[in-house]
Amino acid sequence: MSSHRPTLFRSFLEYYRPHWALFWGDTACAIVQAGTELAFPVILRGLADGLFSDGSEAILSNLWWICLGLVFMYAVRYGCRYFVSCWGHIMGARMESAMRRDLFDQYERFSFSYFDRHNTGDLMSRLVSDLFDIAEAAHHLPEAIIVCTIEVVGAFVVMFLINWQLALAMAVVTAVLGYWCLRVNRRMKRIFTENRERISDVNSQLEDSLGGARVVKSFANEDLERAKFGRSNDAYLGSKEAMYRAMGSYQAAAALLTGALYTIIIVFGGYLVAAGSMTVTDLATYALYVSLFTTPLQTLIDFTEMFQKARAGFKRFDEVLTTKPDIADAPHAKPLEVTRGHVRYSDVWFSYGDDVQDTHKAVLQGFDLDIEPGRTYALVGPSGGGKSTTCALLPRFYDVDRGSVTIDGQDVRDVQLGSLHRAVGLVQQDVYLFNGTIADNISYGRPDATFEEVVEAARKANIHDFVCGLPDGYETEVGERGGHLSGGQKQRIAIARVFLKDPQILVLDEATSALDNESEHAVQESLARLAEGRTTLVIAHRLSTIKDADVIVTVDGGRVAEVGTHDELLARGGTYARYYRMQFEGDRG
Ligand SMILES: Nc1ncnc2c1ncn2[C@@H]1O[C@H](COP(=O)(O)OP(=O)(O)OP(=O)(O)O)[C@@H](O)[C@H]1O
Repeated sequence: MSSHRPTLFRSFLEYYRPHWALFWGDTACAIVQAGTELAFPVILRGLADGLFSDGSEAILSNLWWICLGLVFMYAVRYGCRYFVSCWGHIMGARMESAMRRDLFDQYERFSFSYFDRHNTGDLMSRLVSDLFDIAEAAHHLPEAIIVCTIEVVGAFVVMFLINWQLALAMAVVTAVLGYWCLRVNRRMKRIFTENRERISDVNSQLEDSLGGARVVKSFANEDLERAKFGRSNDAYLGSKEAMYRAMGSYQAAAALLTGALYTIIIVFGGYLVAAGSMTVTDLATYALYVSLFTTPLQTLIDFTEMFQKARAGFKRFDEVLTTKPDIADAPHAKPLEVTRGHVRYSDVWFSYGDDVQDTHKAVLQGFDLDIEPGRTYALVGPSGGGKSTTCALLPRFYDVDRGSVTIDGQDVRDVQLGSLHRAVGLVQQDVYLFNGTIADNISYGRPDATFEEVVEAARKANIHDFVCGLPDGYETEVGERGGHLSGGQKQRIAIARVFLKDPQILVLDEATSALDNESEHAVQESLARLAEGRTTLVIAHRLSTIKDADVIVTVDGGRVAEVGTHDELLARGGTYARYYRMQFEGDRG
């Protein structure tokens, strides 16, 4: 824990680097401001002393100078105040924005397995609410520490010079309460971290309940969701209450400090004046300095809360940033060069999660397959047999545990990920459309495509006529996740996207499974056109859709069980033949 702290602090400091001019400008202005605050009671004291010793004439003759001095001091203070509150805040906001950008960049670097392990709500929480307090802390903390320290030390020195006995008594009380504050502060650190985790749970729960609203409604499970949300909301409330209890003790201690210091001034100071070891003017000046002493002290105490909140958020931010992406370009990775589109799985072993050592639990157990260029290979077999996993290893969404996957002789782990992803096109059962228009969604396949190219891709995907029939045509909004469109329409937009991307290798993972017969026919036609001339891997449960594939591969228990054409496999009378007969009879029945 303690070894982590300097790293956390150093990585926080790194964000000041691009703003050093603003940082020092802000700090300098804050120091000047503090200096003018400190000088004010001294000026008043000088005036009062002058008034009592030299009489009002001396004051009147210097009034212009006094007035000019005060105006100058206030003008400087105004300028500094403006700089601190405007540019200081802007610097904080820029740092927060840079952190948010870095976090998002890091999310984009992570592989599928990271997202398998982390909840979207938690990731969003780190991106949005965790960084919320950072901007304020980044701007105010250094300034507060420098200025308040100057003010507290400065005020104490002046008080010490006026009367050292009184100053010493105050120092003892401050030290005792300061120690107590430090102890509460340690408790606050834990409470604020806990608070961040609870709000993240609320976000995760919200993401689940709202994202799955259709499922919730269809199962009439609103009460269940309410109860689940209620639990995380109550836990959050509990952590907030604990936070306010700690903050309450903290604030009360600060108020107690101020009260204790004033009591000392009145009682002990009154005694010293009565005893003749202090003048009334000194006591009055002293009283002014006490507020100069306690106000920054109170500010430092308030900022400790702010620091702990920001620290809790930054710690969670830093946790993500220091996580190494498990799938990244190898140091000397070269761009993938697809010459023919020859794909080869050689003795591939693969497990999700931490089961790598346990080969019996492996999802793929020595999967071996040679996929000839330009041909269509269909993977069939029992559910959970490892078909989708096989396909996910090709674009390196996960890395194999043993063996290799190669494209034209190049191991997918040795090539640049960007080039690999450009070469492999994917159409899945769950189509994800982004908020925006149909044109936006198609051109997602190649953002620099012209409108004519988008239309051409839509034509090939059998969706152009449908789009033209819409009042806004290609400018029609698809709604959240394509909610305004049918399953078949969404699927054809996804296919148009891949047409535009024009990859040499294609993976169709149950692309038509969720469609009715009529939509399936239209989608099937466009898929067949898409597959022309490309090496294609198809997964389909309805065997009628793949019986014309060049090669059919039966996958069972993470291994290749049979390989052949539809007729060959039927004639062999094995797993495929049994499957086919079952479906054929099921369809007739
Ligand atoms: N992201 C994941 N994390 C952990 N385990 C997974 C993950 N995805 C799949 N699995 C497991 O891996 C095994 C193979 O799953 P896979 O989806 O590859 O099979 P499949 O043959 O495509 O099945 P289906 O035909 O039902 O889609 C299953 O036991 C499944 O539970």
